[in-house]
Amino acid sequence: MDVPLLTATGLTKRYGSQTLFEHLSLTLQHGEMLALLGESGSGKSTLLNGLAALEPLDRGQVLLQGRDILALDESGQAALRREQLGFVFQAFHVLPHLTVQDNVGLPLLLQGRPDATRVAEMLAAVGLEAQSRHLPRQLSGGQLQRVAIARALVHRPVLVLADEPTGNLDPRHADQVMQLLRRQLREQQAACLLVTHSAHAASLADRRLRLEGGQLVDA
Ligand SMILES: Nc1ncnc2c1ncn2[C@@H]1O[C@H](COP(=O)(O)OP(=O)(O)OP(=O)(O)O)[C@@H](O)[C@H]1O
Repeated sequence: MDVPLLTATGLTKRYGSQTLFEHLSLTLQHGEMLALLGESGSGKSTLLNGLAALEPLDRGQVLLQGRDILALDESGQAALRREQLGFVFQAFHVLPHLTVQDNVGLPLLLQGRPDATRVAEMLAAVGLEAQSRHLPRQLSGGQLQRVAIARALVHRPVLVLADEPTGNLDPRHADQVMQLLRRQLREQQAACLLVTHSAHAASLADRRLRLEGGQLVDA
């Protein structure tokens, strides 16, 4: 069997006396889209952030292509996130003073390899060519979400961590985003962990798990 892209083991997170999850294990294969379901407050976002070392976990190991993310120092973690991860979070973090195209191009710029052709390709893929020079305040919520998705994928990350990426979108644009994610996984042999409350989005994933009572169960 292929070596998984991501292997997480023994993940434990507590807030005070509340145990959010304990000894969780998770693997993601190259090319795989895994939907993570669960009630509000069950800890999905915390798990997603924990995998990327954006939030400290109490215990656990996260291997991304054999590299132990949680064992890296902060600058090593930042470099790994910049180069290998793509994030789509509920709060968009679209920078208000940058145009749409500059927001989308930012991950490439931060890596010292600006690429206007790739940015244009991503804007076309999310249907925002006409808005490329607009500022975020001129966009609707759904358009902003598509900017965030284009930016999350522009640098061809091997792991995409997506928290409700279609939450704000009408069905047509939600499908467009899911197709774009799929294409990314196929082209890069990347993987995606998709937190969603949408039954439709979950149905498009390869596998579904539910975070329930601090454990991952098949959904
Ligand atoms: N910094 C914190 N301190 C204490 N408790 C926290 C903290 N951050 C999150 N929690 C708690 O952890 C639990 C899980 O939160 P989390 O955001 O991971 O849930 P979720 O499953 O992603 O929910 P949703 O579907 O609503 O986004 C919640 O009960 C929340 O109150």
